[in-house]
Amino acid sequence: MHIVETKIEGVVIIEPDVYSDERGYFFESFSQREFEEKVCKTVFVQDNESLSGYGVVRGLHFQRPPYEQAKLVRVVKGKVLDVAVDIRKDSPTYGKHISIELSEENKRQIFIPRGFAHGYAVLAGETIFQYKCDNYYAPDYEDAILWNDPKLGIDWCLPFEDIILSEKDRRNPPF
Ligand SMILES: Cc1cn([C@H]2C[C@H](O)[C@@H](COP(=O)(O)OP(=O)(O)O[C@H]3O[C@@H](C)C(=O)[C@@H](O)[C@H]3O)O2)c(=O)[nH]c1=O
Repeated sequence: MHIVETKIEGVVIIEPDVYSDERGYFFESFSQREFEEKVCKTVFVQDNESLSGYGVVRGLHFQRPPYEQAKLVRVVKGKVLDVAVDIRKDSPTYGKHISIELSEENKRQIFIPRGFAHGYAVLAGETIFQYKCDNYYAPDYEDAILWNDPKLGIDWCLPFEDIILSEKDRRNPPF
């Protein structure tokens, strides 16, 4: 697997080695050993999967301490624009975000450390999204930021009229 650093410290893109032949393809979607060697020591304790249709935007979500979550994210089917906003108060990139296209074609993954708000926009129909978390779901510690707060300046790469949000995400507070 190949690691690509990003402009935000701690956020990395992972490109797996994909072996294709006449049967299809094979790749290691996660190796604890390689992840620890090339990215950082992290113990993932929960795997999540969601299905969404074109136009769905989920986010921007995070959990407050002591239930912050690092996430290792990938798309099994379809395509998303994945967004991570740095909310580490002492970070030189506080308030800045990174956005990257993850798809069944490019098979890229993104590792988002603790201290980020996370969201994604679904750019294709029937998209299956999977992610590993290094801390358990803690509903009492859930928090969120309004997806389209102008202060964040995120281009979600979707026409406004196509965007589908949960009732909850429509009411998130600004940054
Ligand atoms: C996140 C989560 C939700 N749930 C339940 C609660 C609720 O009834 C249902 C749907 O939850 P939500 O509407 O919060 O799902 P969703 O909007 O997909 O939330 C996710 O969004 C992305 C962007 C993230 O980064 C994740 O951490 C998570 O916050 O699933 C769990 O049981 N475990 C979990 O870990």
